[in-house]
Amino acid sequence: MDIATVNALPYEDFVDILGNVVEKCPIITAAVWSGRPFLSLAVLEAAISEFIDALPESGKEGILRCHPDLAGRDLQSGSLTRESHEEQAGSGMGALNSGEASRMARLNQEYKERFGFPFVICARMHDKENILRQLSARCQNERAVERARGIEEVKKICHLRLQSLVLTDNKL
Ligand SMILES: NC(=O)NC1=NC(=O)NC1=O
Repeated sequence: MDIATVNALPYEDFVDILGNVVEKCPIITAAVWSGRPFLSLAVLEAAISEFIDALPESGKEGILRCHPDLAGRDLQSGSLTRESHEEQAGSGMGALNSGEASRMARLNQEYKERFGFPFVICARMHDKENILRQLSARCQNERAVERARGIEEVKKICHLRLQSLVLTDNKL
């Protein structure tokens, strides 16, 4: 689908197709629809980023809380969204040995208890070793640092999800 097609979508289809570019936060997509026509995919992506940046801290933490844990209960129960399942499987989260799985669960819990929102990372950019390393290291950060870092990761996930939905080689 190219950006001209995106711009022509009624909001129902716009949200149906692009509503999960930020995990389980279709309100973001529904809100930015008002900004069409988007001159390019990059402009649409910037509109999403600006909407997120304008949220209060509670709104940013809310976005993070909509993300399933890596190798967590949603993966175990098969209830991940299609996008999240692909991302988690691609980074080896579905193929952890028992030691890795229990370390992941322990560190995720430690992170959530410290910050009140989950550890979020763009899984498609990391392998399982690096994810564990980042989770362990980021547990030591301050809350404000991790809120900002988590949102940065959400934007990377959003960028990759948009790339897989909308052609980027043409501009209006
Ligand atoms: N907690 C997370 O980081 N979750 C995820 N990262 C991804 O890239 N996909 C997810 O589901």
